[in-house]
Amino acid sequence: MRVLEANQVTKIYGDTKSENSTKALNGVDFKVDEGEFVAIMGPSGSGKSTLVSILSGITEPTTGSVVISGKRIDQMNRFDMALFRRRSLGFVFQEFNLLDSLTVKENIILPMVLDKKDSAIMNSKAAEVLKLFEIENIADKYPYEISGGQQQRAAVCRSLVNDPVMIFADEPTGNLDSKSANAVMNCFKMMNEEKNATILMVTHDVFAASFCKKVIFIKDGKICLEVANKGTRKEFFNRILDCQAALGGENNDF
Ligand SMILES: Nc1ncnc2c1ncn2[C@@H]1O[C@H](COP(=O)(O)OP(=O)(O)OP(=O)(O)O)[C@@H](O)[C@H]1O
Repeated sequence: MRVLEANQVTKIYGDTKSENSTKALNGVDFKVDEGEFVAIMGPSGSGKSTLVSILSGITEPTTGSVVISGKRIDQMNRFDMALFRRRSLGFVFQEFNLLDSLTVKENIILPMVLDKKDSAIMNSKAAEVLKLFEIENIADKYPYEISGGQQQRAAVCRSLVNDPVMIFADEPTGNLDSKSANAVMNCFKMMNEEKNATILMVTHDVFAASFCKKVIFIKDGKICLEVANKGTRKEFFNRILDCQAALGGENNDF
């Protein structure tokens, strides 16, 4: 089933008629089906963040359309968009974005609290995701009492708790050491395999991308290559490195 479809998306920052404007996206077509786990990679300034920001309804495209679950999100007003994002989408950011005044469990159930869900449902859902990601032992701790990797696993739990149609992750391993990055990426993998979660992730990190089922490369605001994960993770890791080298030249800044 198709979850997201974007057609001919362009984004121009600044006055479209001015010479100083920047064309960040140049006619991008993009599709994501249910259960996909996709990474977007590309050199710095290639348009990755702009693309994900448009696909997740944070930024409006200059032209083009974005449909998620059959709804034209680029035509929604601010209020409907905010509600749609809270109810239907999950987000994981590089900086974790947990509230320091709430415990891990309270942070995880926050999207459900905002939606005024029944407390029995919130408790059972929290218990389910805490168990799935093996972080029950830190449920009552505050973010400043746990490691960055544990904070990010809590943020991943939070992104899943409202059963979103799609989860967007922006450099989720950017602030983590390799051991924590491994634990966090295994959480994403588990979420994809066991919960059939549909995940779209932007990353510079080849290691993180190698956990995905597919990597899409973007360059100069256009999608230029797509590679599927068909073998072992190690083989896919090497394939991604080869693609980067082929696309980016000797100093590709991936
Ligand atoms: N708010 C903005 N105003 C003006 N130009 C912008 C804005 N945001 C991004 N750009 C420009 O649009 C282009 C694409 O930027 P974008 O941040 O999407 O790239 P990126 O691939 O995510 O880069 P990075 O990997 O460095 O984060 C760049 O030339 C950037 O300078």
